Amino acid sequence: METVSENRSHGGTQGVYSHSSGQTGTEMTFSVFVPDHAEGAKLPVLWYLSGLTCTHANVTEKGEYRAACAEHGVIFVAPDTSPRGDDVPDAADEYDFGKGAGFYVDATQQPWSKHYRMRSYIESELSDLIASNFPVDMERQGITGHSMGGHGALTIGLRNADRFTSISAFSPIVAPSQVPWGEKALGRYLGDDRSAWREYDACALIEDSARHPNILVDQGTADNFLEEQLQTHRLAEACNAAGIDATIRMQEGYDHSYYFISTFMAEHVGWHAERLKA
Ligand SMILES: N[C@@H](CCC(=O)N[C@@H](CS)C(=O)NCC(=O)O)C(=O)O
Repeated sequence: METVSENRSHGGTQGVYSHSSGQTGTEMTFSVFVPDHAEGAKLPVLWYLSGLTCTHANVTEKGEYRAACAEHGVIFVAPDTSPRGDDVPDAADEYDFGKGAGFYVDATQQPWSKHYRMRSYIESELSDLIASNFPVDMERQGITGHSMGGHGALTIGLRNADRFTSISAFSPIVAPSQVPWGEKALGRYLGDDRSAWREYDACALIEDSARHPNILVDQGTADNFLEEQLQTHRLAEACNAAGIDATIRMQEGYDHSYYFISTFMAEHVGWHAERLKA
């Protein structure tokens, strides 16, 4: 692991690091904020998965999580959203597929399957790297994310409910199998057999009996993507049908941007911290 940069901020260290990933076969960059802590202490960790077109940098620069993480003593990890580099196949001129749009899946279809392994990258490889290199208590993990990353947080959290104590999301894609962004990505990464998509669809996972006791979602009512791509009501319906007591809030007048995310970020960090007993 290489240090790209480290800056003191809000009583902690905001770092950016890179490493050679065996899963993606590429160099990967991520950011980690570590609040000051007693020597030898292990802190809970909150994972933040980003949306389409993002790298680690969007939330690191615009997410406004550091003050809350320092207050609650929570480590914040922000991975990239896809493999990168000249060897990685991409879809020219498509912002919603290829680089910047890994959708947190392990692709099974050519030519994507070689590098697009973001599920295993996040669930296994980066987790191991974080556990080995930062003062994290891996018994206390929460996961959150935005849009495509909200989909990542919900699906990874639901599939690994024993590992992630708390799941939250900002404007998540809740049912990718039912909307254009998801149909394009899952169809190309995973192929035409829609049964293979279900483990990458939060609503389908719940229908297929995944359960989680701690889910918080915030969604802006003025989000341009709400009607066509996000369809928050589907998650509310799936949770109701399954008897899951999720908190799903529509936030009046907020859009899809980091102005929205940063408004509610401290509340999400505090909500996770309470459940992780930070
Ligand atoms: N028009 C947007 C569509 C994609 C988009 O809204 N991406 C969201 C996540 S789904 C985002 O976080 N963009 C980067 C940013 O706002 O910093 C773009 O091309 O960037």
